[in-house]
Amino acid sequence: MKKCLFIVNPISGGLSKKQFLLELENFCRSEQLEYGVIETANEGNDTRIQSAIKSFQPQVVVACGGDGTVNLVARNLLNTDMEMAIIPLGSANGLAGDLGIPSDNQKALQLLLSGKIRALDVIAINEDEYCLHLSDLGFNATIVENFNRSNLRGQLAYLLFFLKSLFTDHTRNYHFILPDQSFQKKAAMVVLANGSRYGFGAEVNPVGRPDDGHFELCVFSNYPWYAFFSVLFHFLTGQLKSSRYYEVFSTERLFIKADRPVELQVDGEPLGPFDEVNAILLPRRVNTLVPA
Ligand SMILES: Nc1ncnc2c1ncn2[C@@H]1O[C@H](COP(=O)(O)OP(=O)(O)OP(=O)(O)O)[C@@H](O)[C@H]1O
Repeated sequence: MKKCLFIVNPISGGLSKKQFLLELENFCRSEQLEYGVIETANEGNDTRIQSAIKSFQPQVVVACGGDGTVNLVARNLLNTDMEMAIIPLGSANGLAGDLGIPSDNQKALQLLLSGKIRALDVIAINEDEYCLHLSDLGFNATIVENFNRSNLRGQLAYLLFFLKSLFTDHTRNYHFILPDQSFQKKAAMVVLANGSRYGFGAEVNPVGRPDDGHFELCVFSNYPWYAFFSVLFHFLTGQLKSSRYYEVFSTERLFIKADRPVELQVDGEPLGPFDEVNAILLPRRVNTLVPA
């Protein structure tokens, strides 16, 4: 009998989880899975998850929520051989989308039985933060910061803060240090990408795979105001590689120094303004159930 611990975020995606909890219970009973459920809270989640893992000893820990919930579960499974499953119940579900995990709850639950394991890389950021999907500095991180501070959820809210962000200055002079090169550049947005697409569908890192042993540094250099819609067009249509304002570098290590602090977000969670980012790839750290 497979033992599954479900970590359910009651607020993700702005959705009530009442119906999902019933589905989960029916599924586990009919498939004879031994299961436990804990809901996340505003804080103290690492301690609660660690103590639930210790007492229940699950084989699979299931993140039921958005990218923030997946990140929370994953960082508690680093250096263990437990498996992680994902039920995408967030606003954007970026990593789940990249991994091809179905948005239908029943189909996603089925992966507990029929999924294959993909060992995902993780980017360690400033030592104690971990990124499974996408982190960035500047333009998008400011949107995420505003989004999280408000009570609004959903893609419409993201659009609202996107418009607000257009009128804020995000450009910084950056110094990038990679193992084989270092360079300086003025940029509006800098992405550390383990995955490829943002949850709203735009592909920021066409060469990105979350288990290929490296991550990408994607730099949106400072474009003149009249080029904004051209960059946006290339971004939304998956043609960033042909934009003169976009560059991508694959690496396993990266140090970034900005001339002034700038917003940083990791897997959709705003961490505040930073002027230094140190990123190191931890290869194949989280055994994740994905469609076979
Ligand atoms: N019980 C709770 N009450 C308030 N906030 C919570 C609670 N549980 C978790 N959170 C917060 O939820 C956030 C994570 O949400 P998550 O990313 O899973 O969903 P989302 O933001 O709707 O989706 P996505 O990241 O895919 O856009 C974290 O900031 C966490 O602190």
